[in-house]
Amino acid sequence: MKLCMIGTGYVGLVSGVCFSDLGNDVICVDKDLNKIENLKNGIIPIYEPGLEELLIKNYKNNRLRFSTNLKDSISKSDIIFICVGTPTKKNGNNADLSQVYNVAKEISKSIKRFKIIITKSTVPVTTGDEIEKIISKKVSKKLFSVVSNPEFLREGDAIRDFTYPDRVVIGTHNKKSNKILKNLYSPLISKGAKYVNTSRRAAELIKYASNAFLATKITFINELANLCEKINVNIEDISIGMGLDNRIGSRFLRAGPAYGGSCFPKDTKAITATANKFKTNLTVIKSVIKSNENRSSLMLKKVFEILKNKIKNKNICFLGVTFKANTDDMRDSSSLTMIPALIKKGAKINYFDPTGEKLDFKKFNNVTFSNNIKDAIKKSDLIIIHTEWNDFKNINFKKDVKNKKFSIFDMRNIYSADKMKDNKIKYFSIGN
Ligand SMILES: NC(=O)c1ccc[n+]([C@@H]2O[C@H](COP(=O)([O-])OP(=O)(O)OC[C@H]3O[C@@H](n4cnc5c(N)ncnc54)[C@H](O)[C@@H]3O)[C@@H](O)[C@H]2O)c1
Ligand SMILES: O=c1ccn([C@@H]2O[C@H](COP(=O)(O)OP(=O)(O)O[C@H]3O[C@H](CO)[C@@H](O)[C@H](O)[C@H]3O)[C@@H](O)[C@H]2O)c(=O)[nH]1
Repeated sequence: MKLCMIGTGYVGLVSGVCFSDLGNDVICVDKDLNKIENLKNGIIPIYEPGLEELLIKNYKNNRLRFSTNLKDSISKSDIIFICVGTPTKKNGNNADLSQVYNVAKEISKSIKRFKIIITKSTVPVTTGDEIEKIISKKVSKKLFSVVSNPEFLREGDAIRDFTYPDRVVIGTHNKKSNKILKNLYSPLISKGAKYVNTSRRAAELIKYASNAFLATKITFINELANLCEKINVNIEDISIGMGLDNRIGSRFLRAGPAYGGSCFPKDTKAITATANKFKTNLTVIKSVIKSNENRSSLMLKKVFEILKNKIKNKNICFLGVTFKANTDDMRDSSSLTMIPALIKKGAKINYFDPTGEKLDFKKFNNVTFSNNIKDAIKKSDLIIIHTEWNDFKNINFKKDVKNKKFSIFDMRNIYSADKMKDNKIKYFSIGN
């Protein structure tokens, strides 16, 4: 099939590369000229393990192309995937759909033969109806079909998640589109992915419901971790004991700092905004949002306790600043809340992240970046393990930290508290 991915963010790029690897002809389009020029030279804008090799392979064999010409790319393609951003609006919780609707208007100018138009972007229920309205102002309904096909990949595991998804959700009652899309996804279905055909609105909601549920699961375990700290119980035991019940499942039960990333915070807000629009109150999700927003303050309170409220001039090292490991994405990372708050209290922050220095912190005088772990930790009073990179799992703290009175706050529980105790290191973790 000839596919066009509009938007080369995480979703457009990863799905474009993976679809081309499955044997389709793919054009990835973006309005960002610089991004497209870089992509043509094999320079990818995101850190995603395995993506560069797969991109270069498929670019060389001409199955994958990059373009800034939306009109031309649409007219050459059979299936058009809208993969642009749907961030939270500046005021309130609603998703900002301007990028999606702009693209829909552009698409409506270039349809001369039948096209399937897919929203892969995460969009609120009824967005597909709006897109259909926009396009039908210029094009006969016989010439297009608007389908919802949400994407469930995780950053850092994106290629595996795309290639071996648990399910492929196709929201359409159009038989022709359903048949074509089932065929497009048949290589993934033959590897075990379940094919779920629903109404367009149901598919739109499945995406938000899934993210909100996962965010709830994390928030649930994070709150239980707070209780564990008071009653001398280890949260890891609770996660294992609960997770072994197949009805619950062990994944997304790792306690840690506030969840972040480009999806959970914005999507939990957007689903509550949709519910408000339809006069429904999603109280569980609203309290998840609130609990997660409070979590960074709770983490800071722990830092203050560890340092006995003497924060001024303390050297605090952050190991990892991204919202999770195996990504360079800083969107809604809890470090963006914690680091400025600690500077305000007079701390000196030094950080190391395997994906390099971050623009977000350049504006602060008291934040420095070290380009290796040893340099980052050597002068620390407190080391905060903020992100669970493998690189942080075997550090010889006793040898490499020159200040002998240092403490560690392991927000990801990657070390054994008992071993730290044996080594006489002041070690604090989550829910322990
Ligand atoms: N990031 C993820 O892991 C993930 C996973 C699943 C779903 N999603 C959803 O997918 C969507 C995209 O997310 P992302 O993180 O990939 O987005 P992003 O914001 O990082 O990238 C969007 C891209 O679209 C481009 N764009 C915007 N308007 C355009 C236009 N008119 N023509 C051409 N290009 C245009 C931008 O230049 C940008 O490169 C969002 O709705 C998100 O919620 C994201
Ligand atoms: O047990 C866990 C699992 C995750 N997290 C945190 O939750 C956030 C999100 O993590 P993850 O879900 O792995 O990353 P994303 O790449 O944001 O992926 C989510 O958001 C995507 C965009 O919608 C969806 O496609 C994915 O299915 C969904 O998992 C991060 O801050 C993690 O540290 C925890 O604290 N504990």
